[in-house]
Formats: sequence, structure tokens, C-alpha cells
Amino acid sequence: MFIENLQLKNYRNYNDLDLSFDRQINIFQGNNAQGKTNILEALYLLALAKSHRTSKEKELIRWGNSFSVVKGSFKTRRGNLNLEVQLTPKGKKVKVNQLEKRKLSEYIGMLNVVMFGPEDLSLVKGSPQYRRKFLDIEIGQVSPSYLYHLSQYQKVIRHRNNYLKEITNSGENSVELLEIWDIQLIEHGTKVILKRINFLRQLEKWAKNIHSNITDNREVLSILYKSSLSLEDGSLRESDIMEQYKNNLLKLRQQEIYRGTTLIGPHRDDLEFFINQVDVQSFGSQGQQRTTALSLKLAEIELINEEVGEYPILLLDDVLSELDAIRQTQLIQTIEDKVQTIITTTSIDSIDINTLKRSALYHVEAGKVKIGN
Ligand SMILES: Nc1ncnc2c1ncn2[C@@H]1O[C@H](COP(=O)(O)OP(=O)(O)OP(=O)(O)O)[C@@H](O)[C@H]1O
Repeated sequence: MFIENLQLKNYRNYNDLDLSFDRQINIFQGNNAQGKTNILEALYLLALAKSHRTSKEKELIRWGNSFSVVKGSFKTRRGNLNLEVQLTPKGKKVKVNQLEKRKLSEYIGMLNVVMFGPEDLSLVKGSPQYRRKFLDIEIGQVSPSYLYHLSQYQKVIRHRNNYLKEITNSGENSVELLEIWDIQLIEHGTKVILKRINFLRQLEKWAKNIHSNITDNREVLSILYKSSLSLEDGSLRESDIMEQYKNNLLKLRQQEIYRGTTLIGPHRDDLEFFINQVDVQSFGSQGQQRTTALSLKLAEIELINEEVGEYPILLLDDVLSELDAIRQTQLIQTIEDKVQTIITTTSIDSIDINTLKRSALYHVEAGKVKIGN
């Protein structure tokens, strides 16, 4: 899929922007704080109906204004696609081909993007929360049912934790009600775990290949889903996981009541990465950790293509200059001629000359975009 045109009205530091894109590589160059990332953020917003850097959507509205509109027109294999997000301090509206969608689940997934920013370079080393977010965003884009089970799971966790706290404080409430929450927790939690494990299997297949190419076949990457449930090895049948989930919760019941919180489940799970069977989080060099993060992002592009039948748009926020020549070349080879890419950078000096020759250049200054450098 490709973006042809983006329109921003009162979005961040843009008053009125009307911008056309090249089908291949688009490079936005400019000094710090001029509005480069704001363009990528607007595209991310069109894809996922939220910002990648803030949960406070009011912040996206240009200061001194009461609304903001982001519109994009795209070409997909199914034809033309027009997306629109309107923001006011009270909330947001989303539209597909001018028709408002009341449920976000009917909107998310229309447009697929893969965002790769400097913070993604610490995907391996960063906190587990970050890796869970990675899973949730990537699976959510290709599977509306994952988003459904995840949101139900999060709702149950909130109710269950409140109830556990009530028991902790009063020491009186009935365990029967807890068991009702447990049934829902297990149902949605199991779906989330299974979808994550299956997603990782597919992702690993691509990531292994890419990682091996970048490292001249010297390194074999593998990924493990580290569940907080003690799951028996190899048992991936839904009924088996549900049974083990239930047993795990029973064993932990007193501890959960004592602590007033849910101690196991997808909200506590994590990922582990290995290179040649050695744990990258603990023992990998910074270079190996970066290569792992890059392999995962590039694998995601391939996986989205496999799942939805076309490549997503790649958004590279200030990250190309962070990669050395080998990794830059690998990245460009992977996207070449098939993935529309939008790059931000403070300087084009660090970008490979062959890449530059094939790119459309834009200059960004104080919320205005000019073609050329
Ligand atoms: N709601 C808003 N209204 C007006 N201006 C805003 C708003 N939110 C952010 N800005 C401005 O947008 C600019 C930041 O833009 P952006 O994050 O796109 O920077 P950038 O060009 O990517 O810079 P860097 O290279 O440092 O990442 C800042 O000047 C900031 O003051």
C-alpha cells in the first residue's frame, strides 16, 4: 500500500499542510523540533487511531485551536482508500472513505504501517512492558480478534484486581465471585497467549533469515515467548493452556489475595531473544541487540505482507543514521522497490548515496514542508 497524499489541519505545529508522496523512498530533512516526526506521527494516527508517543490526544491539536483533522489518501490492492481522524478535546472520530466508524476495531487494520524509531533499538534491552507493547501493536494491526480479546482481558484484570483488593482489605468477600472473573480471565488470556505464540513463530521464521543475512550467516536468532504461567513444554492446545491457567491461578490464590493483584497472565509475559543460543538481553553486544531489533522490524514488514497480501508503509524516525553501513544496506535491500518508506533525519550526510539518488527529498522548517533539500 502507498500513501499518495496527506492533509493536516491544526495538527501539532502544522496549520495547513497538503503533501504528496513518492511511491518509493521519501526523506524529510530538517533541524530538531521542526515537525518531521509530527508527519510520521500523523501517519501512525491514520493507521492505528492513536499516537505512538502520547496517550493524551489533546496534545496533538495545534495550540490555540479547538480541533484537528488528519486525512490521507492511499492506494491499496483493493483500490483507493481515504482515511480521516478528527480530534477535539472531547474525543475523536474516525472515517473510512468518508463514512464514520463507531468502533475502532472496524477502523484499525485498514492501513498498515511499521514504525521504527530510536526507542525501538532498545526493544531487546528495554523493559518487558515495551516488548509486550510491541506484540500488542503488531498483532493488533493484522488481527482484530486479538484486539478484542486483549481489551476484554484488560477489562477483566481491572475488575479482578479491584475485587482482590476488596478481599484483601475486608477479608470477607466470596471466592465464588473471584471464580467468575477467573473464567473470563482464562478465556481471554488464553486467546491472547495463543495468538502471541503463533505470531512469534511466523515472525521468527522471517527474522532468522534476515538476521542471518545481516551477519553473513554467523548468527542464528531465535525468539522465545516467556509466559508467566508455568506451561508444560510443547503443549499449545487451547484446552491444555486453559487447564494449566486454572491450576496456576488456584496455586496462587492466597498469594494474589494477600497482594491484591493478578500475578500471572499475558500482562506479565515477556520475550527472550537468543543468538547462537546465548541470551541477547544479558550477554549480547550493543551491535547484536541492534541487529536483533532491526531483524524484528524487517520481519514484521514481511509478515504483514504474508498476512494481508501487501506490504505496509515503513516509517523510519531518525533511525537510519543510527545504523552502520551494513545494516543500512540490508534495510534498503529489504524495502527496495516494494515498501514505500518515509524517513526523517536531521542530516542526509549519513545516508548512503545510492539511497539518496532514488529518494524524494523534502525540507521541513517550522511546520512548513518544501520539496528538495
Ligand atoms: N500541539 C502543538 N501545537 C503546536 N506546536 C506543537 C504541538 N506539539 C508539538 N509542537 C511543536 O512541534 C515541534 C516538534 O516537532 P517534531 O517532534 O516533529 O520534531 P522533529 O522535527 O522530528 O525534531 P527531532 O529531530 O528533534 O526529532 C516542536 O517545535 C513543538 O513545539
